[in-house]
Amino acid sequence: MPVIEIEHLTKDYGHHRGIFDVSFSIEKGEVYGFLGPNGAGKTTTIRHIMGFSRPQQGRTLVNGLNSWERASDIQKDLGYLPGEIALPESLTGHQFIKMMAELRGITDMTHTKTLIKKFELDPSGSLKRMSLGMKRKLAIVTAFMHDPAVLVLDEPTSGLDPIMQNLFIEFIKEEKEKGKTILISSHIFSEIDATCDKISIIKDGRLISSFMADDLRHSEIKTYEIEFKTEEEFNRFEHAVKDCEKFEALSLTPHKHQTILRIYDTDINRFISFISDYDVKFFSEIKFTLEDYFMKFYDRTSNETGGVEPYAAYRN
Ligand SMILES: Nc1ncnc2c1ncn2[C@@H]1O[C@H](COP(=O)(O)OP(=O)(O)OP(=O)(O)O)[C@@H](O)[C@H]1O
Repeated sequence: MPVIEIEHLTKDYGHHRGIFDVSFSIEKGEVYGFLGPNGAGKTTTIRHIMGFSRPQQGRTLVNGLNSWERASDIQKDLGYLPGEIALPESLTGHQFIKMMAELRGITDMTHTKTLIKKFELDPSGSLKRMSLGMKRKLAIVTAFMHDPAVLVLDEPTSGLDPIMQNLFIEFIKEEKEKGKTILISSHIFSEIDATCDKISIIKDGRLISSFMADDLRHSEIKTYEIEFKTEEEFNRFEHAVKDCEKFEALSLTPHKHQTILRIYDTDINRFISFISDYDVKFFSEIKFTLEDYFMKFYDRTSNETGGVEPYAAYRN
């Protein structure tokens, strides 16, 4: 049974805002990246998982419990880091930690003290005057203080400096080693790339891609750029490649005599024999990074290689 299940979740706020038919599930011990630009629907989905919001259609389950019907049971055990941190301003950091420890029934503060030290949190001041970064650290400490098995983290590193961001990534890796199940929402692809087993991309309230992170990291499909020495050779190739089922030309640029091709690793020998019949000026692999892939969906393409479909193989 998955630890977190989101089934056909819909919350329509009108004017195409909200989330629509979102489904994915997270197994025990997985770190799941939920990636999307601002306003994509990450927080809305997370609020449903936590049981703060009632679905219009569909449902979310945590350890088999319906989030809306069993909200308090779910919230008791789960570690939650909200995207926007609202803290009681009349308290100091120490008082807030004490309050959360009492709510969680924590008597031994050893683990909490370790977290405070690790994240260099200074809880002495009043929450009203605490910097954004310090508030984020406080929220991290209180999300992890009861050592929960399941964590839902909404943009966890927002407001942290780069050193703390890296420290947080290392911390998530350690938590993963302990078998924790973690959902991380983010719009920062590097932290998702560094930590996650599976990734879903949400845009305009709809899941547009779900895949195993390793499939993208070790893709069996490679992208190559080729330039022909003459226009005649380019034209001959252009004609031949159209009838070829094995190699897909993503782009053909006649004035530069160049093409970009996508080829399965298993077809590479066949391709080399095919291309040896042509007068080629250069032939090189284009590294297609996770960032390129994500940017495709963000409409801010950093690389014109295209060809994202092969990675959409994993869906649940
Ligand atoms: N209570 C609400 N009433 C009306 N519209 C809402 C409400 N909550 C969210 N929305 C809208 O739903 C969409 C998704 O918002 P959401 O906060 O889930 O996005 P997000 O991916 O978390 O964005 P960000 O990265 O900016 O936090 C947005 O268009 C937002 O304006």
